[in-house]
Amino acid sequence: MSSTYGEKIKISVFGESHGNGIGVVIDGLPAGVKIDMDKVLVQMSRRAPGKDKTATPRKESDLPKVLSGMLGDTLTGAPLCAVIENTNTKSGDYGNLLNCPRPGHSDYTAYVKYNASNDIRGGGHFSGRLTAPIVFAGAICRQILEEKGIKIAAHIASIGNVNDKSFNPVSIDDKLINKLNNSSFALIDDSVEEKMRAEVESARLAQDSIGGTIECAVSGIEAGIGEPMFEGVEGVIAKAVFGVPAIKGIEFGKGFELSKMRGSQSNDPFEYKDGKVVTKTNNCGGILGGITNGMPVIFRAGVKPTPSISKEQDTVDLQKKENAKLVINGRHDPCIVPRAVPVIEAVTAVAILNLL
Ligand SMILES: Cc1cc2nc3c(=O)[nH]c(=O)nc-3n(C[C@H](O)[C@H](O)[C@H](O)COP(=O)(O)O)c2cc1C
Ligand SMILES: C=C(O[C@@H]1CC(C(=O)O)=C[C@@H](OP(=O)(O)O)[C@H]1O)C(=O)O
Repeated sequence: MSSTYGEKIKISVFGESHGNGIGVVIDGLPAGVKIDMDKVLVQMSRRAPGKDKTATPRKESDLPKVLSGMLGDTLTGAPLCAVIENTNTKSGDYGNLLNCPRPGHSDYTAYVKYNASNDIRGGGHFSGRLTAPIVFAGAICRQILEEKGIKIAAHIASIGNVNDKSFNPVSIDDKLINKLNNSSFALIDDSVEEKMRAEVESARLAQDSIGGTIECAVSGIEAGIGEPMFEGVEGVIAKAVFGVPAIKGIEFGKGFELSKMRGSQSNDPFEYKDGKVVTKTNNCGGILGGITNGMPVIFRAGVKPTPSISKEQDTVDLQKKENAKLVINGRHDPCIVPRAVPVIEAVTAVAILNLL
């Protein structure tokens, strides 16, 4: 399985949603860096399940136990391994799914690829639960980035048809970054929270689910990071972002909107400001030719609606080889977007540290 990402900073994610635990090994971290574990726990808690009606009712404390790579609060340079226990599993909910794959989930493709030996309980290794160790890895990487003045923040850009404001693409306010980095329902404009929660609740009550988008910004990154072609900043970030289950799209800067513009509208004019080359707009999302231009790196990721819904759906019975009806039991997120925000920040931190 390809549960490993990165060459310079390599993360290997392991475990299953209903196994004993999940975790990550991080290789290549610099020795001697002091880690603030309280800050790591803030990130873990932002993603943790069971907090409110927009999330799965499965409650897990998601406390990481560090097995290696740290002495006291300092990184030793050896592989850093952290494990998180699974304490609240209800595997009986998955009994009727063994032969009847859920539309939209990985059940069918994993059944084919792993000859029906895959662990389907809670989505097994394909579960969104595996994003907990990813958030741990990201929380370590972002502390190293912050020492270099690089900060990462994301917010819920939309749920259904309800939109948050966007980042100011040329300058990301430190206070805003701090607010978003500490929020479990991260918004720039808090006045849309109620409408977004209502959108999720209406989908949940209709035995359905809903998707949305997440906007992420990297501030303080200097010009000249990245490579052309296949190791471009877009590609390196996109590969990490697509490792997050349920992400189906990504666009940098104005993204697909650029395809409808003229060059005179899409080009970001250069200017000198306080002796530094900057651009007046940031339609390219801080990346030209795969290389950072010194402006904030900005992208949006598209999150699909949660596949496990309680409405009856059509599927097949793989044993009987006939069509079947499926009713899914269990505790699912009616909307993945709010909990995926810290995950997107985390994978971005791992990607950027690799690029540096
Ligand atoms: C934080 C998070 C929570 C998720 N929660 C659920 C869930 O409760 N139920 C579900 O069916 N899928 C959930 N997913 C999505 C599935 O894991 C994902 O759709 C599935 O693995 C198939 O992968 P794909 O959508 O990327 O193709 C979650 C994903 C994330 C990132
Ligand atoms: C437990 C988490 O999310 C899980 C992600 C998930 C899925 O299919 O992705 C399915 C559900 O698992 P279960 O049926 O065991 O409750 C979610 O609760 C978590 O994120 O920590």
